[in-house]
Amino acid sequence: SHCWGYGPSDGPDKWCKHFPIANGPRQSPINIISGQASYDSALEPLKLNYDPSNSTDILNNGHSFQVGFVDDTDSSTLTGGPITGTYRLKQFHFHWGASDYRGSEHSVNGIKFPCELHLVHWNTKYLSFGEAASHPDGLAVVGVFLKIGAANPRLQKVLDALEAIKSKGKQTTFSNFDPKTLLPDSLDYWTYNGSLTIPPLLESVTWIVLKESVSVSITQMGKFRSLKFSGDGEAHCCMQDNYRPTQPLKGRKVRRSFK
Ligand SMILES: COc1ccc2c(ccc[n+]2C(=O)c2ccc(S(N)(=O)=O)cc2)c1
Ligand SMILES: [Zn+2]
Repeated sequence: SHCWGYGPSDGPDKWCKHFPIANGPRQSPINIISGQASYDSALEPLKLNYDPSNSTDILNNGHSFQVGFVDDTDSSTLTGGPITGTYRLKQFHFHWGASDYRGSEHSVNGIKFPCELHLVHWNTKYLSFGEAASHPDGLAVVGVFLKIGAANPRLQKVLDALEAIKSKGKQTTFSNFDPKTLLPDSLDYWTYNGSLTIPPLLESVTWIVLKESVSVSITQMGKFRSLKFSGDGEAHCCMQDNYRPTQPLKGRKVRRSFK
């Protein structure tokens, strides 16, 4: 696949060369202006039912790291919220910055967070993630902001596993992890129609961004930044600032599930 990244020569401003949809009508991420998000009483509560035994591996894919899940049955699903039907969890991953003042993909009233978690789900009306990713209602991603504060014990198992996947292409087993433990107490959310935030930038994502953040300490942020974009034997390139800047709303409405 086309090589793309987050650097000056292959970063988000260059993606449109190979992926013209980068300038499309429903691109992500966006800046969420809370005062302009309209409350929709028809929005249902989010229902996240995850089976920890479905987690399989943790992988440095050269642009982030992701924890993969077995998705051949409805054992780890997202239902309710703004979506209809059942979406299966495929993986979760993060985006983060080189400093604590940037790193999240979405922002709220112009405020960026140091890190953002994405839980990626695909609509089971399609046969696979790859198939679902090419349909406007194919994917649903839950976004969670991480805010600098006390060390988050729920993150520790993930961060400890990073030792084994420092460079691009490294993968190791990662079992019995319940991603529900990474979520905040409140599941209040904003929702809008958007896209993948990495190439191929497909406009197939119903975004569900939680209003409440979870904590991450400065030391824990250092663990994220100790990963490498580069593979073994390549010039060391720290994995940081792996976020896409916010994109134009182009008339889209952002709804909120809370008063
Ligand atoms: C065919 O195999 C795959 C598998 C996964 C692919 C992918 C292409 C793009 C993104 N992914 C993702 O998993 C992916 C990456 C990022 C995001 S994001 N940042 O949540 O929009 C969502 C989904 C292709
Ligand atoms: Zn993401």
